[in-house]
Amino acid sequence: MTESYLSRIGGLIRDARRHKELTQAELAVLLGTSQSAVARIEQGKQNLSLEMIARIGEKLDSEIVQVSSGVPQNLRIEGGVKLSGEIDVRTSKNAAVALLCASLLNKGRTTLRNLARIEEVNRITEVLTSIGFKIRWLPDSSDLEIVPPERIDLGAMDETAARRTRTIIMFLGPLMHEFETFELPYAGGCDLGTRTVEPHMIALRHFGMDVTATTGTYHVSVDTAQWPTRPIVLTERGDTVTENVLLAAARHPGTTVIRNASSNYMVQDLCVFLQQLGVRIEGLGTTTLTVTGVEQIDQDIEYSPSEDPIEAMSLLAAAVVTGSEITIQRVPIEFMEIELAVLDTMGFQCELSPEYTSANGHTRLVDLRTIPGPLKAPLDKIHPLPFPGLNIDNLPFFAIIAACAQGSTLIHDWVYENRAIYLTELTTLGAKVHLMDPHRVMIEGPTKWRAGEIMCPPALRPGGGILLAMLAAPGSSVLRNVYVINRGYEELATRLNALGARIQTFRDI
Ligand SMILES: CC(=O)N[C@H]1[C@@H](OP(=O)(O)OP(=O)(O)OC[C@H]2O[C@@H](n3ccc(=O)[nH]c3=O)[C@H](O)[C@@H]2O)O[C@H](CO)[C@@H](O)[C@@H]1O
Ligand SMILES: C=C(OP(=O)(O)O)C(=O)O
Repeated sequence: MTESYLSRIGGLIRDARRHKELTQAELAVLLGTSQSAVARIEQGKQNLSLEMIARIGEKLDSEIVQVSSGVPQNLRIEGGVKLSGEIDVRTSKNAAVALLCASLLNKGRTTLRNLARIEEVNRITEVLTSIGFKIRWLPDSSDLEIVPPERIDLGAMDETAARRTRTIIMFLGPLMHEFETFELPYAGGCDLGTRTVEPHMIALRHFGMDVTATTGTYHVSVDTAQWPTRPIVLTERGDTVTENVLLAAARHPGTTVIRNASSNYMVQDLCVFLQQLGVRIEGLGTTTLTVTGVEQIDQDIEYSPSEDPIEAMSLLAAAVVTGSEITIQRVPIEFMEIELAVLDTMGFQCELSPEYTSANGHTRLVDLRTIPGPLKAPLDKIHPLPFPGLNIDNLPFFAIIAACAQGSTLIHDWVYENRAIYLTELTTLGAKVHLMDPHRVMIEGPTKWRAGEIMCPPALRPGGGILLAMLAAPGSSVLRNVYVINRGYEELATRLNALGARIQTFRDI
């Protein structure tokens, strides 16, 4: 970089730092560098990598010095290294997005404590900010404060951000209380094949909502005189559809009964949050939820979502593929029990601490110490079910674990049309993965992992699984364009590095 360019960037960094009311020394702590290095950066006397600029932008929450998100982030992994130490499971992406949508119901201030700082959260905060919400990360924390506007301006919505996430569909439930007609862009998210939103539409019709879809936009009208007169039976026990109906029912002053409801982790978090806002919900943790809403919600509320079972499973898989002993702290055990039971049949061993409670006051947590040892393929196929069942999002992690086990494992992803296909990328790293049809893969282990270069598939969990397999492969692997992983994991590379992994982030110019 030329000197004038460096000093311009230095000036921008200084301004953004002052705006955040940080001293040079405080910024240095956030960046893991010295105060004198920050001083040199601000004076334009320090050469800066794009990675460092991106990091500074992140710490200062400043668009000015953020490297354009159009520049893909890649990872270089020096694999074949054992991991050791302790790591905390962060709070879940899927509860975070549901709670962000729930903040649309509240006229008061919502503070979400210890939220994962992930791209999916960034996209929803961009959408909420664009329609008038005042949102900020509280200093020195991962607490997000959300203050609603007097009037939501849907016309100003940041459509680019909205289209990058499936969560936008969960604006339907809350917004029906604000507008009789409105429009929303189509939901995005992981590319997992056709992913219907029909169950949402069918369920919300009970609240007088009618949705027509034309060229990328949902046109919504709400007949405010219509309310559920009989139980809403969901056509699928889906997580986000259950949440959407909960969000609609939360401000309906009558009683709504939801049958075939998901009782998965993110739904439970949303229920506990809504209960704290005065919504009466019976049946938490079951498939029948009885909700008595309140017409107006105007309350300053603080809430801490629970830890992410999928991240817990990912970290467990990291330990297995690298043959490492690590302690995974804050594992939401209720949502890992079936996974652990299946792993037990494969010979996986671990030690669990006594249970303790998550900051949401509800979810049961344990610390889990992995004990390395040989694994064998399970006798039965591995297939997911709605909770309580083996979580669909954990299949890619079972795939890499199966690749380490002796024998053949059949993995059946009946849910998503595309996700199993992405697992064939593991063959580049030496795994024997046979695609039997778009939903089933047969994996033969054990694998002699080898390093390779892979373009990250456009799906979070398969992408995460490939990254973890690279940890096992001796030599230098490259995983390109990892935005999709950053959608759901906070600083995964940095946190794995704290366990001894060697992952470097770099960007294409
Ligand atoms: C933001 C969020 O919370 N995302 C999760 C949520 O997405 P979400 O709730 O949006 O999941 P979908 O509604 O897309 O359901 C996933 C797939 O399962 C099928 N299906 C689901 C339930 C059922 O009883 N029968 C059935 O066939 C659907 O048709 C669809 O193909 O749940 C998915 C399935 O657990 C997870 O992968 C996502 O991480
Ligand atoms: C499929 C997932 O996410 P989303 O529903 O946000 O696409 C996931 O979390 O694995």
